[in-house]
Amino acid sequence: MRYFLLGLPGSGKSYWGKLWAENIKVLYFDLDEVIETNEGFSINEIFQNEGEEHFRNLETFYLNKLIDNYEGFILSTGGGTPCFNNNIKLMNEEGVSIFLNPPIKETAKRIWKPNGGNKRPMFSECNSLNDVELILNRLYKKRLPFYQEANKELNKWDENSLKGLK
Ligand SMILES: Nc1ncnc2c1ncn2[C@@H]1O[C@H](COP(=O)(O)OP(=O)(O)O)[C@@H](O)[C@H]1O
Ligand SMILES: O=C(O)C1=C[C@@H](OP(=O)(O)O)[C@@H](O)[C@H](O)C1
Ligand SMILES: [Mg+2]
Repeated sequence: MRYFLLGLPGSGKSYWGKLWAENIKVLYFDLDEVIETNEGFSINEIFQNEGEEHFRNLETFYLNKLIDNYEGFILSTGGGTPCFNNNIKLMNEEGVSIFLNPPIKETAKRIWKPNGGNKRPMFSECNSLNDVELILNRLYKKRLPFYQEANKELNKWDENSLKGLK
């Protein structure tokens, strides 16, 4: 089975994806890492040098490539992956998509880094925790219709949550 983890930046897709993959013994990929490794640039560099549209095309390209090459894995997608190029439809056809939906206040605290230390391009202009929360709320409103197309939604979870879904 292919599992696709969806949700806002900071919702825990990368953190939990890795842990769950070890737990149920399947391959693990993080779409951002796949892009960085194959392209030889960081996500930030790709956004800065080539722009968001190019990054979205890379996301779709590597998503398709992983699906073509592997029958079973957990994939932590990027926060925007399901919202572009009909990627949500593809993921729902090719596996199980799971929306990680923790409270935004928690998510904001996790990704807030002072002194411009935030590696996520969507938050590079943030000067306070409040700025992060504002952007997350804006993204949530825009992206919820896509996230809600996921096959499953988790509001609370732990190490064993994916075992229950198998
Ligand atoms: N349930 C959790 N409790 C505490 N910290 C968490 C939890 N989930 C994720 N984190 C931490 O929050 C940060 C963002 O999580 P991450 O998995 O990178 O989010 P995403 O990939 O969805 O953007 C990471 O530093 C991660 O270790
Ligand atoms: O929400 C987004 O548009 C993005 C989220 C990031 O991934 P995470 O959700 O893992 O932070 C990464 O793909 C890129 O910075 C764009
Ligand atoms: Mg991530």
